[in-house]
Amino acid sequence: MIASAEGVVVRFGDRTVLDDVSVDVPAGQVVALVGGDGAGKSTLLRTFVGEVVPAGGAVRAPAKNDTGFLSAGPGSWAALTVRQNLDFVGGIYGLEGHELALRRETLIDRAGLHDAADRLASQLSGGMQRKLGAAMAMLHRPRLLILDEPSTGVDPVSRIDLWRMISEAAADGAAVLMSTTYLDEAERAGQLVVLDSGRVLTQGAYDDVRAQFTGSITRTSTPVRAEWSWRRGHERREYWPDGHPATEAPTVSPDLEDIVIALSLVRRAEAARP
Ligand SMILES: Nc1ncnc2c1ncn2[C@@H]1O[C@H](COP(=O)(O)OP(=O)(O)OP(=O)(O)O)[C@@H](O)[C@H]1O
Repeated sequence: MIASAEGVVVRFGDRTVLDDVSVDVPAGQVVALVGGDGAGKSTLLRTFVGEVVPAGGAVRAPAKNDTGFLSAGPGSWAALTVRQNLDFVGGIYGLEGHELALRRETLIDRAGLHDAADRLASQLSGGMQRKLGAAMAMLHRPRLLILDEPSTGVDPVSRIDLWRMISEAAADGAAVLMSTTYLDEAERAGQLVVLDSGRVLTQGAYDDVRAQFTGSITRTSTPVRAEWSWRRGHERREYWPDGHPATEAPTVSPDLEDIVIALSLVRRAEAARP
């Protein structure tokens, strides 16, 4: 295992932001961390790079020079061009000459940034900046790659470029831990970790997550219990935790979005219980 978190607890003041979170990040795998705003994704990623120190549990990760990190922030220097940003990071990790130039140009190509290579980072679109930041994080071929929402703000076509870059880093042997708010994208990762209010709702390969999910979900325009229903497209879904819908509405085969919402409704109901 390249990196792992075991029973990690993080508190900010008297708020528990991560509660007993365990994650393994094996070599050659992409582990996707999903969860809504404030779920604790950034905080967990930051424990792997030492920016947040857990109050409990343990985090194992390679040394700093063997880790690549794209933070939730800009991820590049605004006053440098795309090439200069990559050269600067390469210099920090001791890459130089032909090796650096080759790696830099390969990543510029992969990121679809060829036409913008001599543009200042401040003049890139938000999506281009995320791609540059991801390229900078993986430039030195770290054993552990931590990416905080690399695809947020990236258009659907460019997201394909980004996924190819991330998959290639994993195929090269890197352990990748990345957060995303796009559930369709997370379904494609080898492993998933679903966080909700600092706790793991479910984790494993997508097939395992689906297999572990119990209960039934129906498709309807008129839910029986509004508090157990949510909108999907033009209709609503309704969750029946015991697997016995009290309705004639047809059941659906749940995708990750359905599973995440259904499990978070259970969590909310448990939290509201006196
Ligand atoms: N330095 C801090 N001090 C106090 N509270 C913090 C700090 N950093 C994060 N938090 C709180 O911890 C919780 C988790 O935040 P975190 O940024 O990890 O969530 P997230 O899942 O990454 O969400 P988002 O996608 O909105 O960034 C939030 O409620 C946030 O307000």
